[in-house]
Amino acid sequence: MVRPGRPRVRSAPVSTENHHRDAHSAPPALTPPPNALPPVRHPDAPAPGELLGSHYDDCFGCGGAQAHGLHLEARAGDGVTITAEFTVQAAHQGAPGLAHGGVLATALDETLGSLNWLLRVIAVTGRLETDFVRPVPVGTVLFLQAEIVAVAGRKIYSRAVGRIGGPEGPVAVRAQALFIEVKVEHFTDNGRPEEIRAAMADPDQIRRARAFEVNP
Ligand SMILES: CCCCCCCCCCCCCCCC(=O)SCCNC(=O)CCNC(=O)[C@H](O)C(C)(C)COP(=O)(O)OP(=O)(O)OC[C@H]1O[C@@H](n2cnc3c(N)ncnc32)[C@H](O)[C@@H]1OP(=O)(O)O
Repeated sequence: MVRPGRPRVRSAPVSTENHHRDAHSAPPALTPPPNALPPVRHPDAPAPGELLGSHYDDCFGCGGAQAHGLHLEARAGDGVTITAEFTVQAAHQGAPGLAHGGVLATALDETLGSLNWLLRVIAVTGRLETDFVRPVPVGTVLFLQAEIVAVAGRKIYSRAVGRIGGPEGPVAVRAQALFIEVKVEHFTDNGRPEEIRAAMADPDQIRRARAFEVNP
């Protein structure tokens, strides 16, 4: 009980903005500005139905060399859309028998990042907002669908949904994201030198990096 004369401690007002958003509206930083344009699929983008393959063998999201990674497989869709799948393993748990939320966010991030292949643009995640809708048990195949909504200069606005079991399964996670286009130097200037040296010495890695670039 608060005694008279004592200053009352009040909690700050809680914004209800996010609770009232539907699946298709976005908070300000994730809302494309009025000058944003629809995304344009690059003519050399992988054909609809084609598997994209890993962009880096040691990537936690898609690389084959990460024992406990997600081994997420992304496939080009029509337009600037993508689908992807990953199976939740015991190594991905947070609570007993359930996927860790950060792992699910990683799956969304990886799928959204793969979308940029279709533009042939190198981009990194600037902002990722995730809604966790229902728990995801170990053993689940999470089926992800993602699309680029708009592009404004270097800013790429995208969204994704993850469903349990397949394309018609119940929605488990949703995300909206802002990716920012960067040059290859983003990686070569900032990555740990030993991994950068190894990547630069690997012709397959260089080929994959070039596949992202509009002007390799
Ligand atoms: C040998 C080598 C091989 C290489 C092979 C490559 C392979 C290709 C790998 C891909 C990998 C994918 C993997 C999955 C996707 C990740 O997980 S990527 C990893 C996670 N993300 C990061 O590490 C990014 C860290 N952040 C940064 O480096 C910098 O903040 C950024 C994002 C590059 C932006 O910095 P910047 O270039 O200086 O740009 P800046 O001027 O600050 O911002 C540009 C615009 O974006 C807006 N913006 C920037 N950040 C934000 C934000 N957080 N919220 C809202 N707006 C923002 C700014 O307001 C600005 O807007 P305008 O003023 O133009 O309207």
